[in-house]
Parts: sequence; structure tokens; C-alpha cells
Amino acid sequence: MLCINKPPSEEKKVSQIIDNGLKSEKKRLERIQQILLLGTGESGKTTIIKQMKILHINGFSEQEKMEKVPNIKQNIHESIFTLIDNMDKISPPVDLEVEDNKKLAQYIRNIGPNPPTEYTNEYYDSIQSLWADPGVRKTYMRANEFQLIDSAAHFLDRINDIRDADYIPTVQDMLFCRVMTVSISKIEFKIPYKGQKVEFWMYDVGGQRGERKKWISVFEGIGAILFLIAASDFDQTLREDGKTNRLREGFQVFADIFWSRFVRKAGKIVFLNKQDILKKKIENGKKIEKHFPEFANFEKTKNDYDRAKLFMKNKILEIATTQPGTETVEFIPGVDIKQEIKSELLYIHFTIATDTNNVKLVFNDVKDIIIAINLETSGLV
Ligand SMILES: Nc1nc2c(ncn2[C@@H]2O[C@H](COP(=O)(O)OP(=O)(O)OP(=O)(O)O)[C@@H](O)[C@H]2O)c(=O)[nH]1
Ligand SMILES: [Mg+2]
Repeated sequence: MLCINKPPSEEKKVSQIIDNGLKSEKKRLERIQQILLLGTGESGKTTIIKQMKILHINGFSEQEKMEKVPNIKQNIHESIFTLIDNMDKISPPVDLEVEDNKKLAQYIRNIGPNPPTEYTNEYYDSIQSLWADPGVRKTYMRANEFQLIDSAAHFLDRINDIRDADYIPTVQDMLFCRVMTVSISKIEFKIPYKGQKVEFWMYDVGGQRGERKKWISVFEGIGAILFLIAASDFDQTLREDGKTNRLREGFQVFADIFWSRFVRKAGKIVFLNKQDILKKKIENGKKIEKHFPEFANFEKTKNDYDRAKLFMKNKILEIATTQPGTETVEFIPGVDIKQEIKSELLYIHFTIATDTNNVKLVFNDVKDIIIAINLETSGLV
């Protein structure tokens, strides 16, 4: 065996250098604000990541935009196919109102759920006629009875631009394009803060049931969790099983995270997202009490949209103050878990993730909170 004997003093020196290196690395990591985006499927996590790219990195390059064109066309096909496929399955069913559209609907049905191999004029013309049919619009108004992507109307309305050979996606198209997340990704950016640049690392994960088992692998070192709930989900069922109420699932997953010992120290910021869709649904007469009976007698004095906002905010606060059963939290004799959670580490915002200005304002608030939480939990103040 080859044995090199170093004088002890030198060995000590080396270990001190390593020690110092580790310490300064630890200090550096403490200064980095690590944020984890969580929430059920389609709640808006990836859209927030895109906004950070627009607001704090370099936006989308021409190449990145061009790379999204196949996804956007996929969104269009999925939207029209889902509408046509479901109009006679919902109860009561809906009929096409323009006779000539019946053969166009059959043509789309024959293509199947995946986009065609070739995008022809006949294909785009058919989609345009079908989307203009009052029967399809009635089906669209009942989209909570089946599974339709939120970007359907945005892209179907824009089909004339998108079918053009020279089409380049707009920033809005990039924000609305829906791609399900199936892996964990990270973006890094710096924000000026009190004359310095503060570094942020933000992690995006998939929110569907099968994806959630991956979440735990990114819990380590997280200073703040941005938890997204799609407030407009109140009348929809999960894509995963077609029966569980989506909003209820959102609250349930938030409860699991809020009370999880793995992220006990992380600040929790809730985004009650998709406020634009929530407002529209309420204006269109959709009733929350049909899915949450306790809403019927809630705060009767306010208008329905303000009532809805307050109702959902209260649900979050209720979760944060209701200690779950010992089977879901590690039981430590003599320790009151409730007391360990600082209520000031929970913040709630109403958001529209597709609106860059809205996210800019909200994130401006959130970044100060996150920095403050990080300073407090790392013991620097
Ligand atoms: N109108 C509107 N659409 C939104 C809003 N937030 C997200 N969307 C749209 O909703 C769809 C789903 O958003 P994503 O950001 O992909 O959701 P996600 O949480 O990343 O979903 P998973 O990756 O499946 O977990 C996209 O088409 C978004 O453009 C919002 O506030 N308003
Ligand atoms: Mg995603």
C-alpha cells in the first residue's frame, strides 16, 4: 500500500481550506432564494416560470417561439377534437346547428385525438366552421362536464393567424400553450434588491397525481413554496379520474404540503390563480354552491365574485389553522405541531398567471416576503 505521510500541520491546513470552502459555499447557498412551485395539474406553475423568463431573464427567442408551433397546433387539435367528441356524450347532448358541419365533424372525429400528419386547408377550414357553430359554442360553455384545456378558446379564435405559413407565436401564444410537465426543471435569475442582486432558483414540477411522488426530491433547501390553486376549478373534475372535484383536490394537496414536516421551515405563499376565468364563470351564472354547498350562506352581503374570493381564501386559512390527525403528521410526544407553524409564514394572493403585468406586481410583493423568510430561517437576522 502506498502511504504518503504529510506533516500534521499541513494536513490541518488542507482540512481548514476545505472547511472554509464548504462554509463559504454554504453561505452562498443561504443567500440563494430557492423557490418551489407546487399545485395540482393545470394550476399554472409552468405559466409562472414563463413569466419569470419574460420579466427577469431574456423572454423568448425567435427560435424558442418557432419550436412551440407544433405544440400550439397540438393544442388546437386537442381542443376541437375534445369539443366534437364530447358534444353527443354529455347529458343532455348538444347538436351541431349548421347541417353542413356534420360531415366536417365526422372528418375531425376520423383523424382521432392526435393531430393529423399534414395540416391542409381543408383541415383548418373545417375547424373554423365548427368553432363558429352555435352547437359547438354551447358545448364549450359546458366544458366543465368533460376535460378541455383552458387554452382552447384562445387558440381556436386565432386559427387564421396560426394557419399562416409565416406564423410566429406571440408572447400571449407562448403563455397559453399548454404542455403537461413530467419532469423537474429549474430556472435561475437575479433580481435587484436594496442595491444588490439577489439570486433566485425556481423549480417547476408536474402536478398530476402520478407526478407528485417526485416532489419530495426537491424539498431540500427550499426557502419558500409557491402553491398554485386554480380558483376557477370549482366546477371541474380531475383529468386523472374524471370524478374528483379539482378545487377540492387543490385544497387537499395544499393541506398535505402545509402540514408536511419535510417543508416545515419553508414559507408558504398561495396563489389563488385563474381569477379571470373564475370571474367569467360567475358572470355566466355558474354556481359555486352546486359543488360546495356551504357557499350558499357564505357572506351574503357581498357580490358573488368577491364572495367567491373570500370563500376560497377562508378555506386556505382554515387548513392552516386546523391541525390534521396524527396519522398524517409525524407524532412527537409533547410537541404541539400547531405551535411550531408560524402563521405569518402564510401569504395568499389572487392571480392571473397569463397576465404579465399582474404577475409582475404580485411577484414584486412575493420576492420581499421570500427574502425576509430566508433571512429569518437561516438565522441571519
Ligand atoms: N386564463 C388563464 N389561463 C391560465 C392561467 N394560468 C394558467 N393558465 C393556462 O392554464 C393551462 C395550464 O397551465 P400550466 O402553467 O401549464 O399548469 P401547470 O401547473 O404547469 O400544470 P402541470 O404541468 O400539468 O402540473 C395553460 O394553458 C395556461 O396558459 C390564468 O390565470 N388564466
Ligand atoms: Mg407544468
